[in-house]
Amino acid sequence: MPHYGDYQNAIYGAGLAGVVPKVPVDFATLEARALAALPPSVRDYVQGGCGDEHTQRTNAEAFRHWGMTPRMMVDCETRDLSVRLCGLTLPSPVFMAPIGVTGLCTPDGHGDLAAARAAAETGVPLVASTLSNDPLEAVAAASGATPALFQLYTPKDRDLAASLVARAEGAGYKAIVVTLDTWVTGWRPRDLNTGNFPQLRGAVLANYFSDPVFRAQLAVPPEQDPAAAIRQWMGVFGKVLTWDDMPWLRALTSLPLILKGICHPDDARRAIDAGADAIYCSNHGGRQANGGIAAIDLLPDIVAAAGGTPVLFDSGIRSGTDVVKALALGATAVGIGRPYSYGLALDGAAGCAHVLRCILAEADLLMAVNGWPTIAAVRKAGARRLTA
Ligand SMILES: Cc1cc2nc3c(=O)[nH]c(=O)nc-3n(C[C@H](O)[C@H](O)[C@H](O)COP(=O)(O)O)c2cc1C
Ligand SMILES: O=C(O)C(=O)c1ccccc1
Repeated sequence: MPHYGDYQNAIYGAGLAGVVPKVPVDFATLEARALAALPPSVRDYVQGGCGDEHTQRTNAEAFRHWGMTPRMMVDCETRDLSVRLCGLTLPSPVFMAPIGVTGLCTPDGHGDLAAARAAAETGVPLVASTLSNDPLEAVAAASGATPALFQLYTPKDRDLAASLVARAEGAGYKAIVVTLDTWVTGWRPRDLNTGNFPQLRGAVLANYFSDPVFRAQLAVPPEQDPAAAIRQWMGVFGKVLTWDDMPWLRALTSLPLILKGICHPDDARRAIDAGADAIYCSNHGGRQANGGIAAIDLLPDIVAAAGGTPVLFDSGIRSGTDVVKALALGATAVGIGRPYSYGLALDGAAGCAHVLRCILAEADLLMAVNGWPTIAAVRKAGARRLTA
């Protein structure tokens, strides 16, 4: 069983030898350093959100109105952070949320491979984005023994969707995560004001560019005319999914199907009735709809509606403490988003692994101090809503 809290000792030990961490251990310092290191257009793309970014800010701030109470005299010398999810036994409840064009975060353009290497090193699964800069087969291979999940942005073209899913199955992904909230991008003033669309301009959308169905739609291969390939991609991206598409989606794969972007309990119930194996409660980190409710405040009702079906959660997780709070409120597994891309920006795969290890160490130590030796104990203890 991994002892995640030992990472603290490793950092102290290095400190005694005069070595300070290359990448900060807390989110505020990490973000400030990463933003200073990234090119401005990439900074706005990664850090930015929708409208005046109120939903994005409240996602993180809302964790503060949930509180947890420690219990004493419990043997917590060893902790078991493992969870079961869709037939997998994971060493911890933490995973990396899908981040498109992650290659922008590393100077070599292969941020997806770097994130996958961090997954291999830490055992933290990567949910690989459809819009990766590296082909999904290479991302799966770089994940090593750590299971990888594939996030599907459903293209309008059903054959293309089927091809992407078949490739993901062939590459050994363990589940398909269908993102429901981004068939069109939300109103993102930072990108609009600067005319910066690093995610589109010159991007290598490796999964499309390497796909036989997509390539057959092009007059010349993407290698010869990447701009034309991007134009074609913009034309096929973003199928508007409705509940009528669920039988088709369900029939696309025999892998577990997870629906990402569920915010309403009725949608959670409907997804489960329609055959989803798990629900993924997320508001896309406030990048899609502004004027919403902090995702962590939506979670308890989603968990209640899911009635025992696993609930993945992301949006606003900045620390190990946030991870534990989300588990206490009923999440089965908790997704890290922006923080790991900042780790990639500062030190590639090693920086990403460091960010994940810090989050896991903080979560593990909090469980130790609070008297919760297992995730089941965290859930049983719960968190209390404080008055605002
Ligand atoms: C730069 C960036 C790109 C993203 N790309 C994707 C994507 O390709 N697919 C997807 O389902 N979600 C995508 N997301 C949303 C994340 O999976 C996750 O829901 C979000 O980052 C959670 O918010 P947080 O990072 O503030 O915690 C992206 C988020 C960011 C920050
Ligand atoms: O930016 C995002 O959040 C996202 O999901 C996306 C959408 C289109 C292209 C790249 C990323």
